[in-house]
Amino acid sequence: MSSPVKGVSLPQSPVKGGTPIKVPGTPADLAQSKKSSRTSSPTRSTGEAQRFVHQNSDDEDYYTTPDFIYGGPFITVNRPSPFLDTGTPMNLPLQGTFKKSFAYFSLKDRIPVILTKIIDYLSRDGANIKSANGASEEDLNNFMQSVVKLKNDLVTNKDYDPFTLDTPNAKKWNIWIENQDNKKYFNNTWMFTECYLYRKLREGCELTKGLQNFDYFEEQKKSAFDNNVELMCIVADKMVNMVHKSEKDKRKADFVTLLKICLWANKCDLSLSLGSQVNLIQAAKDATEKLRLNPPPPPPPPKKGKKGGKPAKEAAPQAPLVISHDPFQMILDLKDKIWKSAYITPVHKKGSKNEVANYRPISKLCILAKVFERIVYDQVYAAVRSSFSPTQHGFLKGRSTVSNLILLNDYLTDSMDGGAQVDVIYTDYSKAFDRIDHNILKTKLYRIGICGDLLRWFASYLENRSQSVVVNNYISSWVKIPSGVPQGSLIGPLLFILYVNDIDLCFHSSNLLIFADDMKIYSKITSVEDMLALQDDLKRLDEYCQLNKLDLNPAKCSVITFSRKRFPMIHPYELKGQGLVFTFQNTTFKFKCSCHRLATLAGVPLCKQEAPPTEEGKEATPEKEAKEGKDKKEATPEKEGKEGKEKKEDAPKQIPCPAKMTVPQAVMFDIVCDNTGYELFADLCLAHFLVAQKIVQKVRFHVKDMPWFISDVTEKDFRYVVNACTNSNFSKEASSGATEGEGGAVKVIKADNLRTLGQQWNQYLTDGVFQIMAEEYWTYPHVYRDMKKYDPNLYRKLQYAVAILFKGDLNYRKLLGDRNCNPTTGFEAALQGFIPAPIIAIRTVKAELICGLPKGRWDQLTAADEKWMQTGDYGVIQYCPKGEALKVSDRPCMDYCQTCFGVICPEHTDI
Ligand SMILES: O=P(O)(O)OC[C@@]1(O)O[C@H](CO)[C@@H](O)[C@@H]1O
Ligand SMILES: [Mg+2]
Repeated sequence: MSSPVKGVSLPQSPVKGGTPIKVPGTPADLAQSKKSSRTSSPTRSTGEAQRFVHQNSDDEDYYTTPDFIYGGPFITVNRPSPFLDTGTPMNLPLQGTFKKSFAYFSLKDRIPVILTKIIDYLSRDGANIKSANGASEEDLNNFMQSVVKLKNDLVTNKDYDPFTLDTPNAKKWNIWIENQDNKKYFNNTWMFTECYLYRKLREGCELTKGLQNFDYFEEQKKSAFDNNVELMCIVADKMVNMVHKSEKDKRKADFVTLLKICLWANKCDLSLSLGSQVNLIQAAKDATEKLRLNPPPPPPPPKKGKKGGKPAKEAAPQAPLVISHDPFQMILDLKDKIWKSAYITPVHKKGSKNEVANYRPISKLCILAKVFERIVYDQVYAAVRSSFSPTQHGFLKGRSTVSNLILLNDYLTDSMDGGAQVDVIYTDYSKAFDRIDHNILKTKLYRIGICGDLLRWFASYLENRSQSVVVNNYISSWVKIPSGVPQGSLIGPLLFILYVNDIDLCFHSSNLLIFADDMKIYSKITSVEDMLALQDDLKRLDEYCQLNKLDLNPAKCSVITFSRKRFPMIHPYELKGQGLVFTFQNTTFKFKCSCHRLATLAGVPLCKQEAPPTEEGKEATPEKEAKEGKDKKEATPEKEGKEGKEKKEDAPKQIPCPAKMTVPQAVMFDIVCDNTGYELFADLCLAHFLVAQKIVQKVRFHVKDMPWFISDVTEKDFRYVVNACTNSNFSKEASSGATEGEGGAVKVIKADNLRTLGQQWNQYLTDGVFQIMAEEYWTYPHVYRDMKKYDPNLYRKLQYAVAILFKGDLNYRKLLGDRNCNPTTGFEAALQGFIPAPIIAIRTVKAELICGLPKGRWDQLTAADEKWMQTGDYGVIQYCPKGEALKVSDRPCMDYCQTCFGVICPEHTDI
């Protein structure tokens, strides 16, 4: 057994004969202890190697003089880490051994107070607790004793006790304890110890018969709700105007407002206040007053740049809120995810399967977006149909590959009947759809009469699109698409044919037939001049392509000469300076023909792989053509063979288990919740806004599976808050106007809109639009970068979200690995690879770690108040837009189907 740590004051044994006890650490005691124990800020400001020497005689047992390089690793000491009279050095975990850190103060003074309050509550309200839970006196005493022991073990810095429970969860904890290098409360990472304490607290109940479901923080959480109901009514009134379809600018303003509401709601954490109620209106006034009395110093004057160099950048403006990313961009990114994101299915065309260029990228778009496209499409199509070039046969009503071929067929037969030769140039573009230049397209749309709002709509349709490629079991990360129109959409093909609608102008002497992007340029050849004239047209086509940023691929363009003569005239046609492949009287000729009559006329054998009969007479619908079109266009035998095969493959397939699918079926936004009461209310408002504005379709709320850090939300708390909103009768007269209470008009604050919100949220819960998930990972001590290792299923579930919002300080600590990283480290780097999906973190600062600050800001704020990171008066909203590519593996999906789709997959019913 280790000896008590000197320098850590031991509180008196708290319980004497079960009578109510005096709680050490009353506000006055705390104020006293704050003064004595935290006099200087954490170690950050020098960059030199430092030597920490023993300064405090209390620390004799642990006297040592460890050397470590600033920002570098500790030199391992065999004895337990010494208590050092310093703040947390940079890059090290927050830990109770740094005596000037908030971690030390929390373990020494704050958490004992929290535990003492539980003991106090059990003594004071024992009778009620027993009857409400059907528990016995013995249950109560056993639990109380466990809390007393926990507190004593903490303040005497013992080793963690293993769990006595025999559940899988407790077993995991025991393995974790076993693997800790340092099992002492103060010597291990602060967050580990805190999580252990809250888990061990729970075990005290689990080991009883009657207190299995007892939540020792429930009363405090309910009071926390009541305390801020007035504020909820005010926010609910504002929400009324936020949930209806709104203009871009208003949506932006509303979104930012809601983010800020969510941020400052994180002040309602009862852990920082040691269980005392937090009234946010009062807290805001106090914080403002504090800032007024003790403002941060003015920013340093801009440094002069080097001689002749650029002037140094101006110091960043001061503000208690650091927003690392434009919030409106965040919302746009999210919204575009639903409307403008496509999962690309690469469809093999021909040639090597290892060659990316041999695949056609077909976009699978959101069904809502397609419905919307259909509405716009029908109207635009009707308005522009008279402008379509008669040479185009793709994607147009009444035209098809058949109408295209018939025209060529007639021309060929007429010409050949008259004894003439016909040269046909078949062209091929590289990535025609993907190269469409948006600016040129907009100009062309304008020229055909699309202007004003409609033109702006098309501009918006084109910009900010993103795509991700799904291949087998892999899904790539999202990339922005700077050009092109989506293949697989309705509007994309329409835009494409409008883009090339003026191509006819290139052809002065020859004829043209187009199907989508494939052209046949043909001419009757009776003389050399005819061939030269055709070549001139090809030259003009070349220039047109350059101007319009289209790329013809001469290697895939070819010439066919149709003639009955044994020795027809031959001309070396060129495109982009390259000679084209000429096909006549060679064996490949038969593969270019799908027409009996032509083959017969040309004296070649009939094509064996005849295409399946086309449904002549049936109108080609744009959707159908968009889907099948490109494969259907020039019916070459290779293609026809492939089509036949694809038709077979079209046979109804068994729908795979949704958990095995790579493409999520709904746009889900995840909130990893923190505190209940007003903070949860704010989260619900944000979620409601995102759903109502159709930015996302579902919101998954991740809550705790046990009472946690006093005010963290459990499923029970979640339902309590939603029902308490639904049933609230709050009403209060409040004076409005500059001088509160003096002469201002009297206004009644009522819960009408709050009740409506509550009803809607209950409905969302019933419909599965809001889902509550209580994964046990959130109450393990693991930092989030280790989630993949410890809970790959949860990591995978998170990967299906369009973004994950992590709320609060503890989540932030877990995101950053509870390490005191350099405050200017970027948010993405600080996440250390934990990017299951784009991550947003919203947190009021209540622990000494932060990232993403502009250079100099940390020093500036610390100069004004060295404890600024402990108060919750400052906040950050940070965003990492990256998300790891989703990979489907063999891991069991467990409740994935249910939580995401509300269906039970037959494959997983037995899990
Ligand atoms: O996660 P939350 O609710 O924002 O804050 C939890 C919290 O109060 O608990 C820890 C101290 O015990 C601090 O890191 C943090 O301030
Ligand atoms: Mg909390």
